[in-house]
Amino acid sequence: MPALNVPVIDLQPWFSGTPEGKAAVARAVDDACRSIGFLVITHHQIDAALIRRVSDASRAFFALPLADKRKVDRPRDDAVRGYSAVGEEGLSYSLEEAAPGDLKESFSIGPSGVPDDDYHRGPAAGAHFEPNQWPVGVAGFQAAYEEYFAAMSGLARELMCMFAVGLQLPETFFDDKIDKHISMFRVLSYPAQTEAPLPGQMRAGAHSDYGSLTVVLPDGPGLQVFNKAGQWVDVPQVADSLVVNIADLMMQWTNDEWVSTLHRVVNPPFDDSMKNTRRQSLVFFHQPNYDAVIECLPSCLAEGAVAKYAPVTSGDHLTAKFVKQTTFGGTKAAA
Ligand SMILES: O=C(O)CCC(=O)C(=O)O
Ligand SMILES: [Fe+2]
Repeated sequence: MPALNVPVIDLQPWFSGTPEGKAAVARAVDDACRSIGFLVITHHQIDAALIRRVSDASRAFFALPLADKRKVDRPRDDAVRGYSAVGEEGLSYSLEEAAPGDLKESFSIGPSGVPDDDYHRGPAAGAHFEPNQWPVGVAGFQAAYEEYFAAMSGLARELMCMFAVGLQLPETFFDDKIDKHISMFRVLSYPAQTEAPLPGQMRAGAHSDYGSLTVVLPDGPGLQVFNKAGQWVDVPQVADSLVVNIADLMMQWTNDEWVSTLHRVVNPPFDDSMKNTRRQSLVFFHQPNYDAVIECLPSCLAEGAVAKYAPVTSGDHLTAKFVKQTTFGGTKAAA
């Protein structure tokens, strides 16, 4: 019977470094990725002061007048850099369902400080290393965002090492596929709701994420996961934890052995002013190097089984998701 709730996994034994401790964490992570595709991690080693700085800078940014936020509006559909206003995105568009726009606004960045070489600036790089946009007038914003992006890159690398061990691969198997990753860091602001949502409208509609893994830091309730029994279950709220989920590319890499699970962010109760409050989440979408080839991992092909997917690069996989979303949704693409 697969797990029907999101497990909480303490990463301390992994970081302590004993072979038994690391193996036990990798087993628990593998189990979670197979059964529900989500896990809550504790002792993740992300500095609490850094989390506070990013959270505070984000609160200050989203409190600016709309006209100021619009000065760093996302430039184009294929360049996820900058601000996106309430209702401009509907995550469920990626599932080919028409639904009203999500009740959230966001600010996104990609990698910064990358070398000025052909790999990063040449035609093959497309928009993956497009420069970031930075708001003016919010003290410490850029530094906090860049440091958090770097911290998340380090954590994602550790998680990919746990994934490798859990999948019976050498611990460093993924290293050369993620050393120039094209991840995105996005802060989401879900305003307190002053009008009742439209039918079917949510803070974030049901969707799965695109890349290898996502690390989420929510500041309140609302995130729900669709489990294998067909129930929506709340992600547990645990102090000083982070939520990790695997995403579509990882599911494809494992030949569907691991699951990229539908999730959503539900509305607060409209008529309870104590609970109808603003919500903010820090979300890091990890995506391997644009030229990393995603083809069925050797340990995921059982004797006599066939790979379900043709090999594809990480960059093409991501671009295909954006195309699908903009074509169907007729809106700015989302995560
Ligand atoms: O805000 C959250 O808790 C999750 C948001 C999410 O799932 C996404 O942006 O992909
Ligand atoms: Fe998501």
